Amino acid sequence: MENNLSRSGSRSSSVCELEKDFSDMEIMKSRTNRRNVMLRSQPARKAKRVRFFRNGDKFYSGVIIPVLPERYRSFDSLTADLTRVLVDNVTLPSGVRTIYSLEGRKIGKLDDLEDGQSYVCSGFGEPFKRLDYEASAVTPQSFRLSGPESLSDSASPSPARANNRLSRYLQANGSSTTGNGTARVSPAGDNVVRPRIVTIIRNGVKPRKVCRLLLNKRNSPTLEHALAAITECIKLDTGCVRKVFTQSGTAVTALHQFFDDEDVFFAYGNERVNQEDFELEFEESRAVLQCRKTPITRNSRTGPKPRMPVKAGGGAARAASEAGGGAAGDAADDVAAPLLPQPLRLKYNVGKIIGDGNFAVVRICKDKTTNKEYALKIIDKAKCKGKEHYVEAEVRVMRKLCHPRIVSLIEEQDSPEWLFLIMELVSGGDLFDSIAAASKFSEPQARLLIGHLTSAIAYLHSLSIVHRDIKPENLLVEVGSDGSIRGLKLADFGLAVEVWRPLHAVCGTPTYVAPEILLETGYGLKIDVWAAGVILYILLCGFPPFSSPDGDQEKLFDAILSARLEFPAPHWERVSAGAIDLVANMLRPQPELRFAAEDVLDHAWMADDYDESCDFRTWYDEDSS
Ligand SMILES: Nc1ncnc2c1ncn2[C@@H]1O[C@H](COP(=O)(O)OP(=O)(O)OP(=O)(O)O)[C@@H](O)[C@H]1O
Repeated sequence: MENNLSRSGSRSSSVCELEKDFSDMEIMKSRTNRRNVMLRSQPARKAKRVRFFRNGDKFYSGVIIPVLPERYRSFDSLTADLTRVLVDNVTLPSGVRTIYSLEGRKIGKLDDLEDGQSYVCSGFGEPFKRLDYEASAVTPQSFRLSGPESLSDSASPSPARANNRLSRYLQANGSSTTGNGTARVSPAGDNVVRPRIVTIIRNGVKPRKVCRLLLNKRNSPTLEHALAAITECIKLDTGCVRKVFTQSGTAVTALHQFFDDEDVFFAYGNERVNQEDFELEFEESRAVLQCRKTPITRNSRTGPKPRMPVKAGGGAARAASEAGGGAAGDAADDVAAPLLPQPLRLKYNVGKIIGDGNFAVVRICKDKTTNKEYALKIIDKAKCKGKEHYVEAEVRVMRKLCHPRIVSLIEEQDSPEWLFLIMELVSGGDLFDSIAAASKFSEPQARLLIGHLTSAIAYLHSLSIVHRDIKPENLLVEVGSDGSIRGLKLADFGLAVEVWRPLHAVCGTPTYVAPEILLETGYGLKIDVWAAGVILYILLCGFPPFSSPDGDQEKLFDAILSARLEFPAPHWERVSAGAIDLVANMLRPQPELRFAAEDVLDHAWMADDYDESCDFRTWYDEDSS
C-alpha cells in the first residue's frame, strides 16, 4: 500500500527515538514536580534567570537558564546541564569547562551568578574571548530555554510549539527568523528548492527506521518547513526534529543542504550525536537502497535498451513463498491461523504467503465450506502507526466498490493488532512480474490489459474516487490454465480518496507520478490516466517513458516535468500509430488536455478490430511537424 513518494515506510515509523526525547522530558518533568513539592514546604526562592553565551561565538544568541539551588546543587551540575543544552546549538567538543562574566572574570560558584546577567561558557583550555555578546541577543521569547519553561514547551507537540522549537534550532544555527517565529525564506531558498526525494533515518536503536520524503516548494520553502516536514515524516510525535545531519556527518543548517549532493539525512530530537550513527547496518543500507529505487533507464534513441524500475516490496513474500508453504489449509503452513479472530478461524483455512508489502502480508485462504480460495490480507497495525487513516480509507473505499476489474473485498475483521481483509483471490501474481517475464507485450495483449485497467479507472472516476497509486505492482493478473494472461484487476486502495476539490498531497510512485502532482498546482482524477499511460508505454516497449540515466530521482522528476515524450527507435519502430497516439494522449502534461478514462476506452486503438498495420513514422512525424 505504501510504495509511494510520501508514504513508503512512513506509516510504520517507529516512535522509540523520540520517546527517548519524551522520556527525558518526563524525567525532567518529574524533577520539576518534585521541586514543586519541595517548594511548597519551603519559602519560595526565585530562580535567577541567567543567560549564557558561547565563548567566541558572536552569532549565538545565548540560552537563558533559570538557576535555582534546588535544580543545581553544585556548580558542576550547572556546567553539565549547560553542556547538554549548548551542544545542541554550538560547537563545544569538550563541554562547558569554564564560565566567565562578560568582562572575562572567572565564575567559580553558583552564588556568583546574578539574576538577569549574562555569562560566557568556554571549553577546555579556551581563553576568554571578549566580544559584544549581548549584541547578538534577540528578543527573549526567541531564546531557547532550558528548565521548566522549556518543559511545558516540549511536553506537548503542538505545531505552534514545534515551530517555536524550530525557530530556536534555526536561530541557534544562524538561520534567520522573523520576530513572530516565522522563518524568512533565505534569498537562495526559491532557487534551491526543487522536487527531491530524500531518505531520512530516524536516530535511535539500530536497525533504525528509514523513510522517504519528497521535499518541494510546498513543504520546504524554508529550512524551518523542511524540518517540520521531516518531523511529520518520521512521526516525531513527542516533539520536533532538532538536528539533522548528512551521512558524512555535516550538520544541516541551511536549506540548500537538502538539495546538494547528499540525499541521506539523520534526524535527531534532543539526543546526542555519535560517530557510529552515520554507519548503516545491512538492513538499513537495504532500506536506503529501496528508498532510492528509481528507474535506471535511458530515453535516448540510441544506446542500450532502458530497463524497468526495481519492483517495490514483495521480497519477503517471494522468499517465504519460495521456501515452501502449501496450499490453503496445509496444517504446516497454517501459522497465521492463531492470529485470526474466531469468526475467520471458523470459516477459513489459512495457507501460504502469496504477497507482501510494507504493511501487510497476503496469504491464500480457503472457505472450509465451499472450498473457494480467497486472499487474506493481514495488515500489521503497528507498522501503520500514525497512518491508520490510510488503512481506514482503503477499507472504506473497497467497501464501496463493485467492478469486475477491481479486486473485491469479501469481508473484514479487526483486532487490536491486526486488520484482516478477505479479498477476492487473483492468482497470477502482479503485472510487474509479468512485464519482467515478458519484457514487452503484443498490441492485442496490451490492449486487453489497458482496457481492463482503464475500465476499472473509469468506474472509480465515475464515483469521484482517484486511486493515486496505479502501477504494475498493484495490478493483479488473471492467468488461464495455459499460463497466458487473461486480464487484470486493480488492487491496493491504500491511497485512494474521493476527490471533491483539487488535491495537493504529493503521493504516488516516482515512475508513474503525473507532472501536476510534482508541480503541486493541485490535481485530480486525471493522474490515474497518466499512470495508466506510463503502463501502456511500458507494455509496448518494455521500459518507462520518463527516467533518469543514473537513477537520480530529481532527474526523473525533471524528465516528467519537461514532458518530452519520446518513442525511441528501434523499440517503437514496430508499434502502430494508433497505440502511439493513445499513449501521447494519456501522457499529455496538461491534465485538461489529457484523455479521461472514458476517452481512452473510446479511442480507435482500443477497438478489438483495430488495424495495427499503420506506418508509425509517417503518421507521427506529420502530426508533430
Ligand atoms: N487479492 C489478491 N490476490 C492475490 N494476491 C494479492 C491480492 N492482494 C494482494 N496480493 C499480493 O500481495 C502483495 C501485497 O499486497 P498489497 O500491495 O495490498 O500490500 P501492502 O502492504 O498494502 O503493499 P504496499 O507496500 O504496496 O503498500 C501484492 O503485491 C500482491 O502480490
